[in-house]
Amino acid sequence: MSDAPLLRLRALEQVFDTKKGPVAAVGGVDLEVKAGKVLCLVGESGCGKTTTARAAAGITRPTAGAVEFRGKSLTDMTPGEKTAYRRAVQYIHQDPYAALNPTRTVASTLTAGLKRHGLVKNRTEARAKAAELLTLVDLTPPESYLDSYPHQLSGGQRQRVNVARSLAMNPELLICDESTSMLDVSIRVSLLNTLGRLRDDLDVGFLFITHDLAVAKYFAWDGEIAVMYLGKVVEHGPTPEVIGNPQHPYTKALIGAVCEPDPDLARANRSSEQLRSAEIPSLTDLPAGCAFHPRCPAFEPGVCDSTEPALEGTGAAGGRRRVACHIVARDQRRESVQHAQSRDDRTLVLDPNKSPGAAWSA
Ligand SMILES: Nc1ncnc2c1ncn2[C@@H]1O[C@H](COP(=O)(O)OP(=O)(O)OP(=O)(O)O)[C@@H](O)[C@H]1O
Repeated sequence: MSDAPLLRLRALEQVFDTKKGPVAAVGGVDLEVKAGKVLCLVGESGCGKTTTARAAAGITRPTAGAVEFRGKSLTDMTPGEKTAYRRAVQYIHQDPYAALNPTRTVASTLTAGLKRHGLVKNRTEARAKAAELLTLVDLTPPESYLDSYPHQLSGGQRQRVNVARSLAMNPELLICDESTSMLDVSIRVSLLNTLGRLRDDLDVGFLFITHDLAVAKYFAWDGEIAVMYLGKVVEHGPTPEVIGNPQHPYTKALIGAVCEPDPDLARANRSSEQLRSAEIPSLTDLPAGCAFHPRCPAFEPGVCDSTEPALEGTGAAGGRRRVACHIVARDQRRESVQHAQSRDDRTLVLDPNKSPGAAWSA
């Protein structure tokens, strides 16, 4: 079996033609989701999360770059492979009500796909499978829900039905686009717990989109976070590292904006990363150099506004930590030079073949 990741986005670009000019909603994104793992895509509204998710789900065709599933590009798939991909990758929308047909009962919604794909033989089997799916998403006893219509369910219950419908296809990857954001906090946590159980028990991978870092931290603690800003990934790495030791000034600002119950920590977060501007530049008129520079507290003229920083490995977290910032890259280069120099000094002092005097004079 190939060891290719479940999903790979290679230099993904999506440009929309609008009256105001081309909108580069996604400007070259490289990301991977491994089987049974979580990748959380976070960032402010309009940074390109949904556009990335829709391309990953095969709903839209990217302008450039590739979406690969198990090592195969969507554009190279045979019709049969495309059908298998559509079953293996399920997209769960933000709005649980809009995603359900109001004229269908829960049982009918859950069994439509099963019947279409010939996965059940008859009505009895379909209903039993629907009940099983409802149990998987904690809608129990299932008999209480099978004959309900969407308007008879709460927002949280509707979203669970959406998740159950996607599970009917035995997916390998769930793409959740702000799937919990319209729910009340307690219901959101409960649904996140259910999704976490599916991840652990069924080995389902997740591309999890959220603007809420607290949700990302909760759901993707064992996974990875990619922070997007104006169509690009600016920081990426294991969740505990990104949250606990953010490197990019934008990530620091996002973390500083999360409600912190400890007043001292909250003050420290606020004072350390004051943005120079609250205004997000337009995608039709992106600033030169680093797109974050007009807002960045670490901005340096002539450095940040000249060339675009690449998303570079920092060497941390076994090479899985990447940051796109000139200042971070420069500081790291300086640090490694200092580190190498202090190592040389130690070698000089401790060289067993030289007397201390010879070593010092070397
Ligand atoms: N079909 C489209 N035509 C033109 N512009 C679009 C289209 N779809 C998205 N955009 C623009 O692309 C940018 C990224 O949108 P996208 O919905 O991907 O962002 P997002 O991070 O998911 O934000 P939100 O959380 O608000 O949905 C936005 O500026 C949006 O206005």
